[in-house]
Amino acid sequence: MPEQVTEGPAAAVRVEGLWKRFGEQVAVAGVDLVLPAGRFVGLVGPNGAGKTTTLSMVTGLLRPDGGRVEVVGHDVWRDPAAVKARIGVLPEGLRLFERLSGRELLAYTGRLRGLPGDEVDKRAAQLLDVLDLAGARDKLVVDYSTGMRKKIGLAAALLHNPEVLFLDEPFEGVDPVSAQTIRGVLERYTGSGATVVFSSHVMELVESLCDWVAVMAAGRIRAQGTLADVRGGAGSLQEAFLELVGAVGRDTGESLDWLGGAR
Ligand SMILES: Nc1ncnc2c1ncn2[C@@H]1O[C@H](COP(=O)(O)OP(=O)(O)OP(=O)(O)O)[C@@H](O)[C@H]1O
Repeated sequence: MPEQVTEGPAAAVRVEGLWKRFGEQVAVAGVDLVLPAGRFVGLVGPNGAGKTTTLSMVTGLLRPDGGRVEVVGHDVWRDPAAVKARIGVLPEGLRLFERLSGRELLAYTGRLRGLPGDEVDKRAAQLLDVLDLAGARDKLVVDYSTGMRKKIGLAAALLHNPEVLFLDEPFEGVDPVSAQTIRGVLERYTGSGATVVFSSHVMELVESLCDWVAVMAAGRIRAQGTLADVRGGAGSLQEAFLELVGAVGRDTGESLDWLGGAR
């Protein structure tokens, strides 16, 4: 029996009829989503499916051509300040203040969020420690590696203890040890009732982390629900995904008969 999350305040995110077009290209073609609060939600889809465009519109970074988005009961485009106070965002290709050190970046972010200075210092020190960035706290962000940038971006997104955290490909470029740390932080966060929404291509990761999944392809939602519902009768999320996005039976390189070895 699919879980009902269409009524009441239990939805962290509610999206209705969302559209976005870039010139001729329709990136998001009428997306409806209801993401329940307190879950670890995975948004998955092939390259170009519209995941980043959808997350950008849901978090108030990109204006939709049509449709509505509500986050924790507030309309993202009518009441942006209320939404932005309650969410944390780690966008794709995050632009950070590069000429600040990690510690300064968190201090600045905390003050922008209106937190008292001593509270910012305390939280920043703890986050730097947990994310294994304490040794790099005085290094300029411009000199951080890709994985370190993800981690400092995550720390900045968590600093004000948001109700919903949106992460675009949070594990890309992150080593397995850091991935495990990030995972622990996020599991603790959702365990306390907060919501994580993240996009990823890595099905095994989504399968092991998420309890709620939305599958997107060609600008539309192909399936959404609990992991078990979306996986259905398939052996794994990967198999269900390939079926849902219509990739089963596709040429996987057989036509490249000129490629490789002996001639
Ligand atoms: N600023 C833009 N201008 C023009 N086209 C865009 C723009 N942003 C996205 N698109 C197009 O919209 C479609 C959806 O892109 P989007 O980045 O949302 O997909 P995605 O699911 O996040 O892909 P990936 O997994 O590869 O990051 C693609 O066809 C892309 O080329």
